[in-house]
Amino acid sequence: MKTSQSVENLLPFDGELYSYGIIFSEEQSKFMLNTLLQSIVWEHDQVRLFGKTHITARKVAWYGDEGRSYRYSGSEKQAHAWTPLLWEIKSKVQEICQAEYNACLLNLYHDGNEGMGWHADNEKSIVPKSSIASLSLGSQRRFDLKHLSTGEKRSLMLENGHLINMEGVIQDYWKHALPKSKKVNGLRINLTFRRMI
Ligand SMILES: O=C(O)CCC(=O)C(=O)O
Ligand SMILES: [Fe+2]
Repeated sequence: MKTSQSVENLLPFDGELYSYGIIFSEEQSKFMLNTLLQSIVWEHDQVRLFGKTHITARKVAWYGDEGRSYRYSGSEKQAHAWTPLLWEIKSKVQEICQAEYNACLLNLYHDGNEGMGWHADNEKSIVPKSSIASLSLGSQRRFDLKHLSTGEKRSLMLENGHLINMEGVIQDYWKHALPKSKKVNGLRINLTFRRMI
């Protein structure tokens, strides 16, 4: 399945997770973080949990191919058109992951008090078994995975400029989360590139 010779699957079974390491220089990542902070239209997210809508402290933004809207977490989102920088980042990510993406969900975590709970990216609007590439900028955070039936766990630290890719059946068998952490003071932006129907 994998093209780049040097990366190996970090999951023991039921899906694929590849880490491509740090793909941008510290300077590039810093520039991208600051530019995205200023140029992206950030909004608080709404999450439906047990029939109740919650407003998250974390902020999000959807970007993608022109004129597209997506169903996500129970609501319809209109994607903003790619900014020049996002388009550039997408091109680099596509080249490394050997995949094509038409949308990007950006998440902004102001500090370690903000995280993302256990979930799988298995929405109907995502092309089945397509990969989801995830680029981290800013503060280092831990990324956890848990197998749905065996409870098996995996963790990795996501660094500034770090690219990972979730592939194959991973979303059918594993959940993932970005746990809150008292030790993290700094801000982090995460970009997940997706292939939407
Ligand atoms: O911030 C992260 O690394 C996780 C983001 C994520 O899981 C998502 O956007 O679906
Ligand atoms: Fe996710």
